[in-house]
Parts: sequence; structure tokens; C-alpha cells
Amino acid sequence: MLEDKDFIKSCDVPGPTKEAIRAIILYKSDVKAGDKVVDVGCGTGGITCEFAQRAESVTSIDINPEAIEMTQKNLKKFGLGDNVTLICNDGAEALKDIDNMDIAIVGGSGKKLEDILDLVDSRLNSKGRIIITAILVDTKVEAVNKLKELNYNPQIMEVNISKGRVLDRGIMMMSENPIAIITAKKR
Ligand SMILES: C[S@@+](CC[C@H](N)C(=O)[O-])C[C@H]1O[C@@H](n2cnc3c(N)ncnc32)[C@H](O)[C@@H]1O
Repeated sequence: MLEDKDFIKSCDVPGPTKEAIRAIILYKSDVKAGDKVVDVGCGTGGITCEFAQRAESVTSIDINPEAIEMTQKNLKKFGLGDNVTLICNDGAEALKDIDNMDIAIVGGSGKKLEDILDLVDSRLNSKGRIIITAILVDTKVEAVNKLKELNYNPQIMEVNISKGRVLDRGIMMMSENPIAIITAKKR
């Protein structure tokens, strides 16, 4: 696993997705060496860098050119990127040109989550996995409802991580924002 502190960050780009959340996503994705992965809303590249080390290929999409730049910088920093394609576009457009995917991660969708999930569903290989991370309550509900409509059996977990800061007089636990991880597998 890559450590949060090792990523190059920009105040204009969200991410990276925190290390513990990346670990759960990797576990839930059941990623294999031959898998083709799509990361919609790649941000700082936290998810992209993890999957680039484990999958056959990663296609990373972000609507924000600065996010694509940050992902590129982090891939380079970690000596990765040979199997990664970066696309600067709206996920709801870029996905139209991508097929044959085994794992789709949606870490950002704007107001296009339903369109993005429709496209992912139509392009996902059998036994393919969908993973959505959501901070807004509305996104969590929308993701679960849309996956149900598409005939998936979605699972949702809410993760609250607190990390200890070791001080002279004791350990202070510092909490991170809760985040939901919604997962589904194609039948
Ligand atoms: C929370 S960040 C993702 C962080 C990323 N998982 C990481 O580890 O660095 C969400 C990203 O989604 C992007 N985004 C939002 N709506 C999008 C859309 N419709 N298409 C593509 N990217 C989108 C944002 O620009 C932002 O960079």
C-alpha cells in the first residue's frame, strides 16, 4: 500500500483517497493481474496508483485537467503509469468509448452518477465489480437505488477511521470524514 503522506497533493484537487479506504477498495474489488480497471474521478490518483500495481490496465478519467496532471505526477513519482491511460473528460462521455472492463471505481461523478452507472453496467464484463465511494448522503442513496434498478445486489458500508496522534501526555485519536463504500458484482 502507498502511504497518504507520499502522494503529491494540490489544494485544487481532492484526494488521495485515504490509505485505509484504498485497502478496503482493493479487497472488495478482488483485483487480479488480468483485470481491466476504470477509475472515474481519479482526482490525485490514489486509487489509480494502487490498481496500476495490481491490474493489467487502468483507464483513469477526470473532468478536471488539474486532477489528470496530479494523477500523472503521482504515477511518475511511484514509478508507475506504463499500463495507465489518462482521459480528461466527463465520465458520462468518456465511458462511451470504453468497453471490456472488469472493475469500475466511481470516486467522483458530479450530478452524473446515474448516467455513469448506466454506461458502466452496459460495458462491464460478466462477474465485473462496481465500487462507488460517496461522502454525501444523497450520493449514497442514489448509488444504492440505481444499482438496484440495474438489477444488482448492492452492499454498502460506512467507514469511520480515527488515527492516533502520539503526544507526550497520551494518545489523541483524530477522526477522518466518514465515507461510504458501495459495492456490487455483475451476475
Ligand atoms: C474525491 S475525488 C477522487 C479522489 C481519488 N479517488 C483519489 O484517490 O485521489 C473526485 C474527483 O471526481 C472528479 N469528477 C467529478 N465529477 C466527474 C465527472 N462527471 N466525470 C469525471 N470526473 C468527475 C472530480 O474532478 C474529482 O477530481
